[in-house]
Amino acid sequence: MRAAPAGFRKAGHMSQIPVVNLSPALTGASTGAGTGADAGGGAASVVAELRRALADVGFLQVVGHGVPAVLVDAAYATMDQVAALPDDERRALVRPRASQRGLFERIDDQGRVLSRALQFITYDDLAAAEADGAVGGHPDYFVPNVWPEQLPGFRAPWLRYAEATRRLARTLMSLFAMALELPADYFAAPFAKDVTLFSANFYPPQPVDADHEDVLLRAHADSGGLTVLHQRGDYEGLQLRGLSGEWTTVPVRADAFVINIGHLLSRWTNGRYPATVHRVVAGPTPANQRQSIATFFLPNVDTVVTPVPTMVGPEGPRFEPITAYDWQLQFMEKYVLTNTYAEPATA
Ligand SMILES: O=C(O)CCC(=O)C(=O)O
Ligand SMILES: [Fe+2]
Repeated sequence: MRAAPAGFRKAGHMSQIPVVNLSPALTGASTGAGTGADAGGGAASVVAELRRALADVGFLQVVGHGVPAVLVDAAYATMDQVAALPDDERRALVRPRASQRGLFERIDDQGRVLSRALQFITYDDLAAAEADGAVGGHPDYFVPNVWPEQLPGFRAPWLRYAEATRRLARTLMSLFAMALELPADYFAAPFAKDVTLFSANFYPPQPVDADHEDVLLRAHADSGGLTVLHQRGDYEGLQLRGLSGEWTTVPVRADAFVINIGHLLSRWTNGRYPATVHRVVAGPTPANQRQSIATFFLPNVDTVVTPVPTMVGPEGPRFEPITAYDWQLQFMEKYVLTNTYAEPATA
């Protein structure tokens, strides 16, 4: 057994993460309105549960979310194909600097790979973004995706997964809008041309070594609107930090997505909903493994994020307006390109 990382054994019990069943709020028929959420009686109780979970914890798990398990399984199956590629072919997928496209390895100071992430965004390249009217004056944002072209079955399952989790994210944003006492479609326009980032995360087995880093992904908060995360593995590696500094473990549930809010939605709420800090730790034995898939739901690049009127009290707005583009550049510079994923500063 490896030595327990600081805080690992002390991590709190799983029951602290709220689980919300979305099914009462989902109606297939209402998706034509662009929100997927039914503002009627079914939604009201779900909205109340979400409001509590977001304001108190900033993290929750959702079940009854409508994303078919076969889409999730198919996405994981492609990750096994990437893991099986010869080293030189895998290296060819390594991302161009200053982008989150292709393969990204987090390596410790002894050269060990702590995690590998294969990343892509909604738009394959600038032409695709232009064709959809998503560019908004920022053509440099649309660095082309890097797909493993030698794996012909790779892309299609990802496109289906991406579509399904973006739809879920839109539904959640409309429920969050209701929780914030805003019209259900308040966030529809800012996310109409979302530049959502997808990240397939692999955490390879780690040797037992007293000097070895047990934190595989350092404490951070996510950048965007909200994150839809699926986890798979034989131990509970995702931990979030509560307001008093204690670490809580998030249970691995095949039927659930973990939902947490990012910096931008936190700014939109004037800080009322926290962008909760979280990290990933190694398992207690070297044989432990995990994978996860993150959908970072990011608004249109030219969206100006300003605290919503219902959340600004007498103290006034706590954040300056910022475009999603400028925020994302700052986030990349500070936390992503350094490879450290260091802890974000507050406000
Ligand atoms: O692997 C996980 O469970 C979480 C990953 C994560 O926090 C991230 O990619 O931002
Ligand atoms: Fe994260």
